[in-house]
Amino acid sequence: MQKRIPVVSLPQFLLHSLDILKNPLPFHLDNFKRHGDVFRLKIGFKNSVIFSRDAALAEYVLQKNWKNYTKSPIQTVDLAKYLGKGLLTSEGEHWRRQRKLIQPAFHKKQLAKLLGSIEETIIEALSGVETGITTDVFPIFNDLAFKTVVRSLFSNAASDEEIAQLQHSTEMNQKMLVKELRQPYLGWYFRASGKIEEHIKLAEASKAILRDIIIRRKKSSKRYDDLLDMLLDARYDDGSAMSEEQLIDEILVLFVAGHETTANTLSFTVQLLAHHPEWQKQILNEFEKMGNSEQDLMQLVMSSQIVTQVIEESMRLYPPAYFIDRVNLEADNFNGFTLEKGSSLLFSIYEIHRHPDLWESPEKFMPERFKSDKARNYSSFYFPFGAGPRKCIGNNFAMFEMILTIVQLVSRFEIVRVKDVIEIKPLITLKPKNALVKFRKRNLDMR
Ligand code: HEM
Repeated sequence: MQKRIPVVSLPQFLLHSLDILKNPLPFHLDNFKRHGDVFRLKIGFKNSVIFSRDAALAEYVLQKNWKNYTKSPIQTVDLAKYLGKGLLTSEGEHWRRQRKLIQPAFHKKQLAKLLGSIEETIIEALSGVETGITTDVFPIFNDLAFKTVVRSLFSNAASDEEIAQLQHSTEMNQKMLVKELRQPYLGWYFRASGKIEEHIKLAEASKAILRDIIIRRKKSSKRYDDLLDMLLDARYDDGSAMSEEQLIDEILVLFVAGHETTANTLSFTVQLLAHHPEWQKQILNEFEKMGNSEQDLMQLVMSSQIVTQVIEESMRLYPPAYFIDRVNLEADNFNGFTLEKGSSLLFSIYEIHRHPDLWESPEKFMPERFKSDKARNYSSFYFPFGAGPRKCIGNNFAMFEMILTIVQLVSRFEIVRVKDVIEIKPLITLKPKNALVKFRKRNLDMR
């Protein structure tokens, strides 16, 4: 039976536009409650977007019939003008070839070689944590996550000054993109005032730094076994290597995709732990059971089951990629809904992860739902890293980094709650707002 997708009118959209600009999530939830799990929002006289919290439709689009869907121009045009054509921002045959080439660098066996340097970076970042005062944890984790990606790529080949410059331009360009997406009606001004050009120049400066690092590495005879070595060694099916320009684009993409998302999750996780000290105790109990400080890092990561469950539950409640977008190449049908060619689809991962039909007590923090015997049940409606062939290539990298960070943090500090609500700032990613906690010294060194 054919079903009509319910429509939310343009006047309704305009009426709520100021609230939507601040935080679109309540507006979306209200519409899901009124119209069901799929609705069409008119955002112009001709334009509309189909919003969905239907997990089966998300799985169909991202996985089962993925070939009929591309990413929206937000990534492939708006973001690509700063980053170039790396994995996140490319499509079609170019994307497929790059994914095949890069994927092996992110396999667990390769990542095991990076864990030592990741842990060092974490310990260095946490050495700056002050006890007894109210602390916003986001900047700490943001620096930690950026440095982790840079060091995993280049070991110590980038100087502190170069890292600071790369981080500055990555973050400035992300801020600019938020402005462009939130205020599309100012597009003419951003172009005419030279703002966009200014930010493209920032990206060019980053590319020059990366080119320098790559040239230095190519001249060096030493092996580092870091991501750069792996990407330089990688070969396409015809035996050729990645061009320098393509390698630079891929590295810029890894900076963007790999740092804010991780920093967001760490910030939410630490606040959730402050609100639920019983889970800090459970983590400590697990450390005690592990009982020694000599295990290798991969073993430590794999044995940290409670920490893993806490992080998974944190990403259920606060998925950094809270929306995933697609556009269909050809008309499609799903469960009676007709999706005409060129429909813009936005999947609310935030609402799928809190859907009352899918989750028991969806608003409650219950890491135990991710115990290894139960977690498999959620695979068709738990998508923090996306799904299908375009699923996050850095999911293991991110999990390992976040597990090691929480292990180090909880073994050093008691995390104390200072405010009642966990606030969100939904931008391109779901960011934390005022991620405030206090730390008290604990003396339990894991390693
Ligand atoms: C908590 C941390 C992270 C989250 C929640 C996350 C989430 C995601 C999601 C949802 C996608 C798919 C987007 C889509 O289908 O439209 C994605 C793609 C991607 N992520 Fe992550 N990510 C995280 C960390 C990382 C890290 C650490 C890296 C690399 C170091 C990374 C690199 C990428 C890349 C390159 C893509 C594009 C893959 C492709 O299209 O083939 N991500 N990520």
